[in-house]
Amino acid sequence: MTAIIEVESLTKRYGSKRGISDVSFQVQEGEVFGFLGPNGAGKTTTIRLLMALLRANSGQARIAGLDVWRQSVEVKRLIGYLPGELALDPNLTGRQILEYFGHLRGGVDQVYLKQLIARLDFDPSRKFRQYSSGNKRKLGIIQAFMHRPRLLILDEPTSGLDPLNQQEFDRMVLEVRDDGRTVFLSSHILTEVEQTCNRVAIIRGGQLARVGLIEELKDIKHQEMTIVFASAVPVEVFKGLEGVEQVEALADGRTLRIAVQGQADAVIKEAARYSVVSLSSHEPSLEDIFMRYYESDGVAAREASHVVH
Ligand SMILES: Nc1ncnc2c1ncn2[C@@H]1O[C@H](COP(=O)(O)OP(=O)(O)OP(=O)(O)O)[C@@H](O)[C@H]1O
Repeated sequence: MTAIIEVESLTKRYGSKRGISDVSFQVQEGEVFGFLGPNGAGKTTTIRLLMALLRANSGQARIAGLDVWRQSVEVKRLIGYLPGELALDPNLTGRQILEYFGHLRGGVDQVYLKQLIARLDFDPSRKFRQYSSGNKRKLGIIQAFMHRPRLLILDEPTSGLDPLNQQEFDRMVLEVRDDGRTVFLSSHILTEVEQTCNRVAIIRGGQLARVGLIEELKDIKHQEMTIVFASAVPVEVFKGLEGVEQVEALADGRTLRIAVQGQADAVIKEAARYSVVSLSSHEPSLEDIFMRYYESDGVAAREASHVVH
């Protein structure tokens, strides 16, 4: 495999404020690479440096062997880019905007474009200013995909999309990968990148904390489950199960709150031995994961110094 994105010691300061510091990673051609980090971590800054919308203070980045700053015109021809926020003429319709981007790219396959519009259930007849944030995201995704670029760089592509559209988006990303093309996408939600990415980099406080295969990041996967049983269950049994970090029994005696690291399999199988009234699970935000599960015992600090390539 060859690297399509090569980032070396990239640093960007905003005056005295930090943007990113000494960030290095590589993305191989044909992979779906997730760039994961809490809000303010430096994801957008990194992406804007790749797109030559910002100039680095030091370090360098290459795409397909080309310097992103000095050869930015050639680089941009290879890319479909979805910015974090789309700022477009509010009076143009979705269709006019897509036509405009299509012309810029020397024409696009109209059949593929129509398919993308249908798959995301996007109405191109409305004016940009009338679109909700979810519809703006759809328009941005369509324009990034429509010319079948060799590399897609997508800044938080699924924020604001409903679950059905998100699933369709995941399928579109996997099709791009099956086509041998590359996707680089940022997110602040672990489960979002799990569906599609084979490798992930985690950025935090402007610095790369980890780079690894998605399977290697099991330790950062946490979920908080609430299970209501028809009658009281033995709490101790749940405490000893694989992956269970904490069990809290509510005063009614039938409700358990269980914090799980990694897979919930053991908990679900044990719960199924009793009569379950309801089960809900939510994934804590990356901020919460870092604060609750790492900060207290200094694991985060150790991880920050342990970058796996
Ligand atoms: N134009 C700017 N001027 C000053 N500081 C900035 C500017 N843009 C970003 N920053 C700072 O740089 C850091 C990284 O921000 P960045 O937008 O890259 O993070 P992010 O991971 O994309 O977060 P989000 O998900 O909130 O967009 C933050 O501390 C932010 O306040």
